[in-house]
Amino acid sequence: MTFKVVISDPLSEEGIQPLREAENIEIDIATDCDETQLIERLQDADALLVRSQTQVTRELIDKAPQLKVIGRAGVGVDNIDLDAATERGIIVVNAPDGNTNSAAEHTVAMLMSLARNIPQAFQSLQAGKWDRKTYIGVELKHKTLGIIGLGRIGAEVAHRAKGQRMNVIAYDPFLTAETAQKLGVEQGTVDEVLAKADFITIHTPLLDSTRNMINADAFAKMKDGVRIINCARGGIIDEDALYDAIVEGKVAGAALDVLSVEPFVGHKLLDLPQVIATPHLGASTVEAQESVAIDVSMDVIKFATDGTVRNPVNMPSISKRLLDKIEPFFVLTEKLGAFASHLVDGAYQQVNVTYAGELAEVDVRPLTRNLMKGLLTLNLGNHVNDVNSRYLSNRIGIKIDELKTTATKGFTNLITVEVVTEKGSVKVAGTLLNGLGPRIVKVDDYPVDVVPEGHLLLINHKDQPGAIGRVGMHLAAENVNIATMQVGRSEQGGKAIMILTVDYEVKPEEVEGLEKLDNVFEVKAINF
Ligand SMILES: NC(=O)C1=CN([C@@H]2O[C@H](COP(=O)(O)OP(=O)(O)OC[C@H]3O[C@@H](n4cnc5c(N)ncnc54)[C@H](O)[C@@H]3O)[C@@H](O)[C@H]2O)C=CC1
Ligand SMILES: O=C(O)C(=O)COP(=O)(O)O
Repeated sequence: MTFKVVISDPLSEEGIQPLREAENIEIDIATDCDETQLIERLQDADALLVRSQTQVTRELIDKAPQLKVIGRAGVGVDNIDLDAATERGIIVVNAPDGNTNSAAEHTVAMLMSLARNIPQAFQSLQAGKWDRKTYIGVELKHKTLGIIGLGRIGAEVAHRAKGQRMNVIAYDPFLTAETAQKLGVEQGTVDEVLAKADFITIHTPLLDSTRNMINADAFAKMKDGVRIINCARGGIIDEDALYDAIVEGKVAGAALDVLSVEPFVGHKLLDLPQVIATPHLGASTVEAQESVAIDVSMDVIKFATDGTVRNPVNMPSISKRLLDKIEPFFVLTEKLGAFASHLVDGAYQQVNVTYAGELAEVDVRPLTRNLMKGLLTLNLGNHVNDVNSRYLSNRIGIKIDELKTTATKGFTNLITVEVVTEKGSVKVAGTLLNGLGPRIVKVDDYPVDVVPEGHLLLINHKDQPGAIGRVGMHLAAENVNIATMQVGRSEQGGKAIMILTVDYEVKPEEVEGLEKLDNVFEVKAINF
């Protein structure tokens, strides 16, 4: 089957070459489409690749029925409705590293242009003036650069500012004293950065917590004559407040690559002589564009090939080291979840997953997401996947607990899922046998040894002579062939369990027939 990739923003031709060369991938370049035309092109699309222009709204996502992956050839994903994508189980990937250098270099270019009024001076020259007075600048040497957001780009800007012999003070909630020391920057609070800096540059994502963070209050805390650079996202600076601060003389100048609404032609800030601006060019270099397009293309190919990605945005990424350890268990967790889903009655309230043995040492969250996928699919259908299983669980109100223990009860690894519903609870344990694959080894208190494959019948009955025979006779009469059979009991003459593997899916009426047999309490048909 062909995997269709729609590209709705201009991507580097060299960068998408891997997609062009990949087998079974078809590319549809839809860069000149309006929203209605794009929706049409998305009808049979498996993937959508964008930069910052295309607004990937909930509506667009809802109207793309086959969409499985959205690739952002760049960093910021504020143009993508991540909640809508997650709810649909669509994985969003980005290219976080490919444009770091270009964005940092652009920031430095803006910093220097701002300090020396280069764009304004050139404009005046073009207007036929030789004006050497108006455009007197300021030096960077020994000035303080305040950096808000010391992630990938912020850190690169810090390195370059040190090269200009600037002092750097930075605030980032994740900045440790050790990293600050390594980078040679002073660590400060936001207020300290605002108060000490001669130049302030922003490098945070646009989030609810950063929207308008540079507002009138923040300007009031800054030095008189401060200069501001924003090559991150429009919306982080309150544009009206910036306008006022410039007009009032508080802010000496601003260099903006981004504004809250783009394209921003005709914006009132552009009328101010203290403002210089570029049309969102931070990542626009040949090198960055090739790099980010290659990164998302490779992730789309990986997704189309094995369903995994390297740079997920709407679920935690898994390091290669972790993946090597947990990958073999995915087949077990999904089957454990599916197995348990057939046994429980009533609405799920709580799911406790216990990881024992070698798994107690690692991050098991990806396994739990996968187990929840198995558990929810029976009732929610196969749109449940590892991306949305946590979201769907939260929405339903299922509380999930992960526990770890070194007590393995003789297994090298053991995963036990307990599902608590309003009507009771069920517990299923499974292990991965080296070379033999997954096994269910316990159902409630009954030790069993079941390969979770094909068609299973799980029969709760009373441990009485004849019960097994009656089940066998009944199935024979219905022409259902038994391939394997397991029997477990808690005590002699007490409650017992039979797990049969049969050759074909058992029909509901056949299940009902079995339930009418003497000493048979409950029968569940499980199909893998
Ligand atoms: N103008 C352009 O063309 C480009 C813009 N960008 C934008 O630059 C920004 C930074 O990108 P990266 O450095 O790659 O991201 P990053 O994720 O490496 O760094 C962002 C940093 O901001 C910090 N942060 C979050 N909230 C904060 C807050 N309230 N105060 C201070 N720090 C906070 C985070 O802890 C993180 O360290 C993003 O908004 C991205 O979209 C990125 C590339 C090109
Ligand atoms: O990567 C980012 O966050 C950017 O802002 C770059 O945007 P662009 O891909 O150039 O539209």
